[in-house]
Amino acid sequence: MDKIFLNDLSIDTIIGIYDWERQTQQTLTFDLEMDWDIQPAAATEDISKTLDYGAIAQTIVAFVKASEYQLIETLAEDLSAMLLAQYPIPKLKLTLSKPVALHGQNTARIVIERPRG
Ligand SMILES: Nc1nc2c(c(=O)[nH]1)N=C([C@H](O)[C@@H](O)CO)CN2
Repeated sequence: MDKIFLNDLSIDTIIGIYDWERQTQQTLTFDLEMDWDIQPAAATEDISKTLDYGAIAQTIVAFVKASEYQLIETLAEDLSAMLLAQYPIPKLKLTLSKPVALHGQNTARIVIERPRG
């Protein structure tokens, strides 16, 4: 199966379990990998025959900016479900990265793969 990627999408939002995190936006970064057969679009140059990564990016930005989750797990799960509901993506892999200060500057990251239905 071919893949369409949307990488390094950074979005400021409220996220986290601590009091200070409920007051201050943090920057999350998203990487999305979507299964898709690109041949019909490649043969016709018809955007309607493919996944419009620009439209998908706008959908992700709007969803994440409006969200106020505590756990990155919940955000990743709900975001994946919303994308599968709005777009005919057969299967997606979502990577969500959050900067954290544990021992110096670190990055917490989760990766989920979800098929349609
Ligand atoms: N598995 C998780 N562990 C933690 C989370 C999380 O969302 N999932 N969140 C926090 C805090 O919000 C932390 O990111 C603050 O820096 C701690 N552990």
